[in-house]
Amino acid sequence: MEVLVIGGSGQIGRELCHLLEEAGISFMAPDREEFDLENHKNVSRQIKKWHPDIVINTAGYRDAGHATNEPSRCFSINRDAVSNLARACALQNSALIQISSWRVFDGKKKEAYSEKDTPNPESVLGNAFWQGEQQIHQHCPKHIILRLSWIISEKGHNRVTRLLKSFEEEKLAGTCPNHKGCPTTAIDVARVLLGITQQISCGIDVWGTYHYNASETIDEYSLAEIVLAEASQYRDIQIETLPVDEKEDQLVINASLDGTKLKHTFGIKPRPWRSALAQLVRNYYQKDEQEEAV
Ligand SMILES: NC(=O)C1=CN([C@@H]2O[C@H](COP(=O)(O)OP(=O)(O)OC[C@H]3O[C@@H](n4cnc5c(N)ncnc54)[C@H](OP(=O)(O)O)[C@@H]3O)[C@@H](O)[C@H]2O)C=CC1
Ligand SMILES: Cc1cn([C@H]2C[C@H](O)[C@@H](COP(=O)(O)OP(=O)(O)O[C@H]3O[C@@H](C)C(=O)[C@@H](O)[C@H]3O)O2)c(=O)[nH]c1=O
Repeated sequence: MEVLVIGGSGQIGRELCHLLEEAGISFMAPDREEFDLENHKNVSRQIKKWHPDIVINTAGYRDAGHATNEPSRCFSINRDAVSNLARACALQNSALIQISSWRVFDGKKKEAYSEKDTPNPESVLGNAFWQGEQQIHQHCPKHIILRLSWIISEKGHNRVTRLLKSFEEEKLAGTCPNHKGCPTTAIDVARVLLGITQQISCGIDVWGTYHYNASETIDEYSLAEIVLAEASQYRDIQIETLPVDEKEDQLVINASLDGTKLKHTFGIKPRPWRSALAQLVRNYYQKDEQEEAV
């Protein structure tokens, strides 16, 4: 089996490449210079060239704020490139595993979103993800779409590293008690992608859309408090209270996803995130110390 990973330098892609290597699965992970999703003609050329059994696309446009200022770039990567990818995979009879986001939903539901809920994206980014998903449905029957909530990792930009930096710089951004989600480590997502890949390679017919996030929902403000408590074990941080983003907090947003379908189909259970978060913060500071020692 040959796997092609797109976005191998990202938070999720990096961890996935490690796991594929450990599992002894043969894979290629061309960098953006070689496989630029914005170069639409190149997308099908690349799939032809590598002729993989499975393509895992962990690359994508990510920043919801920037997407409102440059929608065409966001749609170019998360919809049009994905459309080309889907067509190219279908032509080569490759399976496509595509990462998507809770942002296909409007975030107004009280409970976690299931795959049966109808998407109703409210942002440019959410729209691009949703339209990308539809392109996959239309053009590539052998597909898995994996929707995710909040990804965290010790390297890369995410909620936790942003908070840790803001503690260091004493420039605290407000967080929202009304925004809820499930912090999920990139390693955990890579584990899920590996599990899906292994089952696809056994020829099991499991195509469709799945949700995954870690097992506990938390709000942004409480997450910031936990990160502060963890960080305080390694640094002397003089912060008494964390600010609330009053403007953003007017809106209730639920980014949590129900992973029952994934569990029933693939036997992959959601993992808790609290101990992984503690480890992540520890590694973040140990990495700093190692760099200082060099
Ligand atoms: N992080 C999160 O909380 C969530 C993420 N997602 C989605 O999951 C996917 C992966 O997320 P994450 O690992 O956090 O993302 P990262 O931002 O860490 O990594 C993004 C990856 O995409 C690559 N990339 C970006 N643009 C292009 C392009 N035009 N052509 C080829 N490669 C490109 C980057 O390459 P380079 O290193 O060269 O920039 C990088 O490898 C993204 O699609 C994201 O939108 C979904 C839900 C939540
Ligand atoms: C990107 C970014 C966000 N923020 C703030 C805005 C917001 O209150 C909070 C979280 O922002 P985001 O949700 O955009 O960031 P982030 O969680 O890093 O990544 C996102 O990946 C995409 C694909 C999603 O689907 C999002 O749900 C989300 O998970 O952090 C910053 O302060 N600085 C930044 O650079």
